[in-house]
This record gives sequence, C-alpha cells and structure tokens, in this order.
Amino acid sequence: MAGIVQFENVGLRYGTGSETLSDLSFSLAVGGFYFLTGPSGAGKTSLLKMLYLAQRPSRGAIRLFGEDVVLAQRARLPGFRRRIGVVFQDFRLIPHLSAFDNVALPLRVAGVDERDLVTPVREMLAWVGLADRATARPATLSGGEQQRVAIARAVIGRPEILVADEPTGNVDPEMAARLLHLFDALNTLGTTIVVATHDIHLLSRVAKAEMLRIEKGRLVDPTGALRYPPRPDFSRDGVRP
Ligand SMILES: Nc1ncnc2c1ncn2[C@@H]1O[C@H](COP(=O)(O)OP(=O)(O)OP(=O)(O)O)[C@@H](O)[C@H]1O
Repeated sequence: MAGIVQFENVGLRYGTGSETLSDLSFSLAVGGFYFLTGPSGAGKTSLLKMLYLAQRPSRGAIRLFGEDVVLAQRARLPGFRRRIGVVFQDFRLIPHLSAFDNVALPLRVAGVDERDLVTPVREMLAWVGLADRATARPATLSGGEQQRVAIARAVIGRPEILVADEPTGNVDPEMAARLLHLFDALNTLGTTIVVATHDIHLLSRVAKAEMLRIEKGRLVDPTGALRYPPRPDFSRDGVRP
C-alpha cells in the first residue's frame, strides 16, 4: 500500500551552498508512529518543513495523501496543510489571543460553529493540563505551558498527519509522558505521527514507533525498513538478500 508520505530522491539546498539534505527516499505508512532523530544541525527541522509544506525541495518528489505536492498548484497547498497538524519548535502562538482562542483557531478557520467549538477546546486544554489557563495570553504562560497550548492547537482539528518538532523540549518528564500518551491516543485513532526529538527517553516509550535517523543531511536506515520503494519480501522461501 502506498504511504501517506513519500519522499523520492529529495534534496534541499538553502541558497547557493551545498545541499542541507540529500537523497531522501522513504515512505511513511498511514497510521504509523515515527521518531525522527539525529544530531543538532543534521536537518530534522528542514525535513519536517518540507513535510508540512513550508519549504519546497530543491529536487525530487514528495507525495502526501497520494498526491504530488511539489507539482501541485499553489492554490491547493492550503487544503493539504489543513490535513497536517504542526507543533513548531518555537510554538508560534498568536500573542494577542488567549490560550482558548489559540487552540480554537484551526476549528474557526475550518468554519466550525462557535457553539460547537467550546466543549472540544475546553476538553483539549484539560487534556494538556491547562483547564485553568484558558484565558491566559501566551506571554503570561511558562515555556512548557506555551508548548502544551501549541500541541493542543495542532491536534484539535484531528489532523491526518501530526508533525511535532521537539514537542517535549520544555516540559518535565511527567508532562512529557502525558503528551506522548496524547500522541499515542491520536495515533490509535489513525493519525500518522512524526516526532523529531533528541530525547532518548522518549524513544523507548513508544514500542510501536519506527525510527528515522538523519546524519549530515542523509537518512541513515540500517534496517532498510523505510526504504522506498519497499524491499521485495523474501520471507516466504526463507532466502535473505
Ligand atoms: N532557512 C535557512 N537558511 C539557511 N540555512 C538553513 C536554514 N534553515 C536551516 N539551515 C541550516 O540547515 C542545517 C540543518 O538545520 P536544521 O534546523 O534542519 O537541523 P536540525 O537537525 O533540526 O537541528 P536541531 O536539532 O539543532 O534543531 C543547519 O546547518 C542550518 O544552519
């Protein structure tokens, strides 16, 4: 079955320098849970940006939901983006809006009636432990609280893909475990999850997760499990390549 995300020979060059990312070829399954790891500066955020359509690749093909998003007309990109929830490394909350209104934003953009959004937004704020901070503006929240608002905003619209860049960077281990539980619950409902992280404790907490590792702009894939197109299955006659 085709993946919900497919990168084929993707390269990314900022400006005129050498490529930041090279020869990325992989496929992510619908409903999969993936951790993206690698040293600082390896290119994790850059890969995620291409995935959530904030950055065009310099070469190669990217297919999301079965459609070529590099060749897609610009006018169609917002439609694809609405199907992807993003937790940015720097949160990107709207400063003049309360926590409630930041979380409600994707539902309002999608045209959800005001009467229908109050309960889901309150429930989501409670989920991330911020039920009593609904009226607070981002500047009055701690870094960890802002991060949780950002996560609530990313998942409120039940995206098909959730992309999170270091989502537990500013929270204590107990909150990190709760957030991971939230991602896991979403994943169980069918959302494909891609989490970039340095946190090795996080990696061991989700047994079903697969690892994507980037080093110096290239995907390191020792098992070959993520290679695109998939390897032929030799298991029936027991012959390994
Ligand atoms: N907009 C940009 N213009 C030019 N170079 C950039 C840009 N964004 C990132 N880079 C460079 O691309 C390389 C990869 O950066 P990226 O942020 O993708 O790495 P990362 O693996 O996410 O790092 P970290 O774990 O520290 O967040 C770095 O050398 C960085 O300086």
